Amino acid sequence: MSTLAESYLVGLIGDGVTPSLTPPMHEAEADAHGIRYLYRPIDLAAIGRPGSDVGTLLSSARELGFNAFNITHPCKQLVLMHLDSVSVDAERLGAVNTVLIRDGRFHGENTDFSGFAHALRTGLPGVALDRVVQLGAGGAGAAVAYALLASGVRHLTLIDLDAERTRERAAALAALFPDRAVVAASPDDIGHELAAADGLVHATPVGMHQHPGMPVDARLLSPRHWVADVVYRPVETELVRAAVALGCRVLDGGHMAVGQAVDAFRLITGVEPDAGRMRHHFLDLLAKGL
Ligand SMILES: NC(=O)C1=CN([C@@H]2O[C@H](COP(=O)(O)OP(=O)(O)OC[C@H]3O[C@@H](n4cnc5c(N)ncnc54)[C@H](O)[C@@H]3O)[C@@H](O)[C@H]2O)C=CC1
Ligand SMILES: O=C1C[C@@](O)(C(=O)O)C[C@@H](O)[C@@H]1O
Repeated sequence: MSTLAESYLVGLIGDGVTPSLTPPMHEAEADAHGIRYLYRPIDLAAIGRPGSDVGTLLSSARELGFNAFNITHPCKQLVLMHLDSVSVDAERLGAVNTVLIRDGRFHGENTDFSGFAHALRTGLPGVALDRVVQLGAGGAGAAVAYALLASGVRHLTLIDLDAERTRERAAALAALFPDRAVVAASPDDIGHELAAADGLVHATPVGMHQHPGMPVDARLLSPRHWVADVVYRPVETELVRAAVALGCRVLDGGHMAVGQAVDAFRLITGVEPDAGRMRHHFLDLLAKGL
């Protein structure tokens, strides 16, 4: 028999999370440390529950002895009202993807932002952060933009097909980082914006297996740009391939996917995970078509 103190029972709550690679990433890392750790996807689509049930699910899970959760679409904002405490960054960002259950209380964190910030620091060390163009201002884009500003980006241009969403996101981020410039631009302005930028961050679904293609004309990129993608199925997107071919410094989307898991594993267990081993395992799972 194992108790709360001797083992970990963790879940991922979200829509369509059954194929997620986060549960096997955590479990394999725990195995390597000799930690008893079970991590189950709790797929809202499969159990026929709406995102608004996240609070009820968390309360039941607390009674059933769960230690922690990752939370994803559509619950990253919905979960906030059910938490007893939230980290400063998750509160500012208005999104939680990790919930720790300690002494019967729910504490929220955001490892999407911290995972991307870590990936940027370690995967693209020393890159210029004066001006960055970010394509995509949705869920992943919000965490990435926050991470860019928290990492020192001085001028961030957000571009998204949804002009209203872009304007709202830019205004919210500008209020959080008053000493930086955060501006919304139209997709037509991307050439002009990239001409003055140090880096491009891509956070739209373009380039995924289901949405193949290039999110930006490769002729607008030059070797002095660094390029970060968040798409990781496939890990080598058309954008990543084109940027590598041009000689740009490149961060693939797998770094953020692994980064959020590394930070969540550390928060849940208090044990320092081996980030390199977790990335190897993640790439193995992708290579197996999982
Ligand atoms: N590496 C990681 O850990 C993660 C990666 N992702 C990736 O990020 C992608 C985006 O996910 P979410 O932000 O959750 O989706 P979302 O639907 O919340 O946001 C996507 C945004 O992209 C915009 N968009 C779509 N096509 C565009 C185009 N051609 N040009 C400009 N804007 C465009 C949409 O208007 C929308 O605002 C996913 O497809 C997934 O591949 C998502 C979560 C985590
Ligand atoms: O959004 C995501 C992606 C994720 O849901 C996954 O399936 O890997 C895991 C979450 O922790 C993270 O915030």
